[in-house]
Amino acid sequence: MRLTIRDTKEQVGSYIADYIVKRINDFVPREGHPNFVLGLPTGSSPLPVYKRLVEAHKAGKVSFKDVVSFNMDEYVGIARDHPESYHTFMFKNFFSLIDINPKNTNILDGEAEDLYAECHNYEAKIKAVGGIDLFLGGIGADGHIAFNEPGSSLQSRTRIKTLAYETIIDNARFFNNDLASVPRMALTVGVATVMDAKEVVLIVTGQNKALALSQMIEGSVNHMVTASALQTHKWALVVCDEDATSELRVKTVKYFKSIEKVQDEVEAKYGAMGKDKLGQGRITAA
Ligand SMILES: N[C@@H]1[C@@H](O)[C@H](O)[C@@H](COP(=O)(O)O)O[C@@H]1O
Repeated sequence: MRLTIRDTKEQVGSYIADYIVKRINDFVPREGHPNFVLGLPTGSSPLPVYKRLVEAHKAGKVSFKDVVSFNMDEYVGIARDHPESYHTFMFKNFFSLIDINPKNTNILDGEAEDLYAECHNYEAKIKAVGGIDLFLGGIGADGHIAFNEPGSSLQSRTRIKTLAYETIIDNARFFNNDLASVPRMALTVGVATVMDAKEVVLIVTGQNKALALSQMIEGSVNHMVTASALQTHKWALVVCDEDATSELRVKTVKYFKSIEKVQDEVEAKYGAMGKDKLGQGRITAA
């Protein structure tokens, strides 16, 4: 796993958006995998990423025409057109502002008659397009990824989840601070669904994520902090702001800053020669 630290959440957004633009533009279609497949999160942390991706699109630097997307999760118990549904969030903040084909956007349907079938079919759909190339994610204050709350199996797949009380409290800000109107359940991709992606990029910004960040980076792989599973992913990148580093050891912060510097120097010196096996221009694997 690599950790990249930027001063502000806006800089984190720019860094990740540039990274995604490069991946999309470098993608080479192949048999059984004709489209770049992007996993996407909701929440406040990805907003600067989406803003910057929209700007890049408007500037003609990237097209999403051939991108297929899969969102991480969706609430159960609120309508798709509810202002706080993840469907609404995605179309309002991203999909309606870029040239993605709405038919290529996949979001779990929390209103499906058969929620089990919905989850099962979602996994099958991901498989059918050749798997996810890059899964972008955020992190909950309790260290969860998608809606994989503490205690979720690290082998879990897309399924129905009951939300942790801490998550319900956290999300109340989107529901006029009325706990009673926050959905209690969600459909979510599993930890293993995220781990199957070729690459995972995690956004961690703000002081309220500092403890979760230190647990996932410095703690053990642990089902109580489901994002810690990324320690065992071959290609995981965490991008955080300075505020989120406040619970990390000084030594950890210095270490990751120093390897980024070395990486930049090596890339400047060897350029394309340093291309890794994925051909993605990163020399040091996670
Ligand atoms: N299911 C979402 C997660 O995918 C997201 O990472 C988390 C943090 O959201 P925020 O970025 O608003 O802090 O919120 C919810 O729990």
